[in-house]
Amino acid sequence: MSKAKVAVVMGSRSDWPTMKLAVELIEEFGVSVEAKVVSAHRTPERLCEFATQAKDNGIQVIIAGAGGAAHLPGMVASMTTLPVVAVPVMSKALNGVDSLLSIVQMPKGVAVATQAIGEPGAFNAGLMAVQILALSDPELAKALQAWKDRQTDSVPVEVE
Ligand SMILES: Nc1c(C(=O)O)ncn1[C@@H]1O[C@H](COP(=O)(O)O)[C@@H](O)[C@H]1O
Repeated sequence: MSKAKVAVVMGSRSDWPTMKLAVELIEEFGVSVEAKVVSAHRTPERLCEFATQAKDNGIQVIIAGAGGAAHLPGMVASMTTLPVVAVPVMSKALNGVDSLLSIVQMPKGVAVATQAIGEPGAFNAGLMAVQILALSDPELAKALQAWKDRQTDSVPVEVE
């Protein structure tokens, strides 16, 4: 596989069952993607290294997923000009509302594109990354349009 264009980072291995939906969607479009655990809380130096070097390493879009006190997406965004798409991972105690609120309320000047809580959010984060890349890749744009057309065709009109 060629050098990754999309990086998917997550606060813990326990986020992988959710975050793998983003990776699978991106791979479906033949886009190279890398996934790893990076935590603002538990591995702050790994976070700094990743976020400050991502652009030089050829990454074009970052997807960051975390649960609970989910500071990872915002901290990544604070250290790069790359677009950061965020996934609030479902938490046990507060059903992901904690993750959502701690990701979405960014201070003015540091932008994070927050998706829905849990698996739909992870899937859509992958889709958003492909949409961003498709802006400068006509072949990918064509594949994306075909994917959307197939989705539209698969929705039945009948209720039963
Ligand atoms: N929110 C963060 C960060 C962070 O934001 O840096 N690092 C880990 N975590 C989250 O802690 C939750 C529980 O992690 P464990 O399952 O490892 O205890 C995970 O959802 C992870 O994203």
